[in-house]
Amino acid sequence: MGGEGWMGATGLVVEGAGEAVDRRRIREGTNAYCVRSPDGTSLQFAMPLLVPRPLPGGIEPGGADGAVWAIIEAVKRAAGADTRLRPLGGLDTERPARYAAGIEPVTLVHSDAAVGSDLWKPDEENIFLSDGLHCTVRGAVPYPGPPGGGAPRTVGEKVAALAEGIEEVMRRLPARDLAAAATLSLDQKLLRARLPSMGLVCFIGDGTLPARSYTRFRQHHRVAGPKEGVHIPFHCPEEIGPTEVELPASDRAVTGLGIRRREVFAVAGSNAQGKTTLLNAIRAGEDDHAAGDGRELIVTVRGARTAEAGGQHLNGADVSLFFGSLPPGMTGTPKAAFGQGSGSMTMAVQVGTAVREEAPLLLIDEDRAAANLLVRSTLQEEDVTPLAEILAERPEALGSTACIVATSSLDPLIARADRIMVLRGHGAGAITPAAFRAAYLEYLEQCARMAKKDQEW
Ligand SMILES: Nc1ncnc2c1ncn2[C@@H]1O[C@H](COP(=O)(O)OP(=O)(O)OP(=O)(O)O)[C@@H](O)[C@H]1O
Repeated sequence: MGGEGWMGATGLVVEGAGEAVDRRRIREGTNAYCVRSPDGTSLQFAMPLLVPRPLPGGIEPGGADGAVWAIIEAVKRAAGADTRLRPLGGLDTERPARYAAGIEPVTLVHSDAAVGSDLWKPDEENIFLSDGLHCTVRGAVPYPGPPGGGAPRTVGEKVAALAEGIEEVMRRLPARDLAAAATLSLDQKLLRARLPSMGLVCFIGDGTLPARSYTRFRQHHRVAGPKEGVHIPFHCPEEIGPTEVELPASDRAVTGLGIRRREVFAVAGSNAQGKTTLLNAIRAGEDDHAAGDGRELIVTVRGARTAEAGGQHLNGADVSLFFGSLPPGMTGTPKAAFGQGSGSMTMAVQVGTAVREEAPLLLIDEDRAAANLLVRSTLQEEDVTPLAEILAERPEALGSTACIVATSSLDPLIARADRIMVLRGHGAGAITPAAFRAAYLEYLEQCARMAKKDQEW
């Protein structure tokens, strides 16, 4: 970094920017740098700023990240029309598409997961403290020439102007908008903290829009924005027992689906009905979302795990929940297996670890699972007990972990669920476990009749 000596000139830029730079938070090369772009036409920079404007009165500090989000997004929206803010998207450079991440809209307010780290959003670099808004700006300006001469001062002045532009956007933003964004964020945090005392691990509010639209900069579902076009909102079916919860900060009640501690919950339905989408949204419920994201009323306790087929090397891994003995090629015992794990063994390790470590929630999606760890096949050896049989014979084996399985074809597993939600046309319906088992039995009898017929031929 620092081609043409620009790295060493960061200090000169800081000088040129005057009071705007948050000098105490400078981490040279990480959040403070100037570097010439590979094609030589622009200068990319990052700089921590302090905008000494306090959070308006009446805003709960616990939801301050929501207010930071509202400010950042307002700044991004203003960037096109305000010359001071244009460097954020490199809008005056020859290749603005390269820097567009700086003004890409984001609806994620907080995530513990490392998603969207190249996007501008509330995080430890963009935060309200008692002395004002601390934010790290990244952007690009047309290459001003080598660091000798007045170029650093020019860039420094642009950084100072940026801070001024941000301050002005903050000043113009109605305090009630900041308060609403903060309250929404706080609602999600407080509800998440309350879920365990309500016996829940997840709440999916009615009206939730779970599907995502992916962009060049938002390729992961946790940071992606809502699907555009037809988007069917989630509504908890009556038959499944909607729950009402209080949103603590805004003091209003909302209804939706509560996933209970220890329960096995099936998200069933035919192909492409939205099962994976809903599972992803449940996982994303560990994050806090802004208004318009569509997932602001999905709240999941932290620590959910997923289990999927893999192929990892096992080094003393415990697969004993499913395997009574080890297949050829592996050494050790089911409680401490060594060797290259198969798809199902890797998944067995993940399920076993989640249960042993008392993860509150385990998510299993048929699309990514080892089916032979979930249901039995005719050829399966007795030494493997698939999940459907574990749930039938000793459901306590999952301990305190709730389990959500998304599946359309694994009937024996759906039959073991405590509650079964059925997605149709992206909308939620339900079937009682008793009705499902009766339909499944009928199907098995029909299969048996057909098999007998085949034998008679
Ligand atoms: N509520 C919704 N409203 C509109 N579109 C949706 C909704 N939920 C999901 N979709 C869209 O439907 C498509 C299929 O969704 P998804 O992959 O989640 O289905 P699935 O049931 O898991 O499919 P499969 O069984 O084939 O794995 C995706 O394009 C997704 O964006």
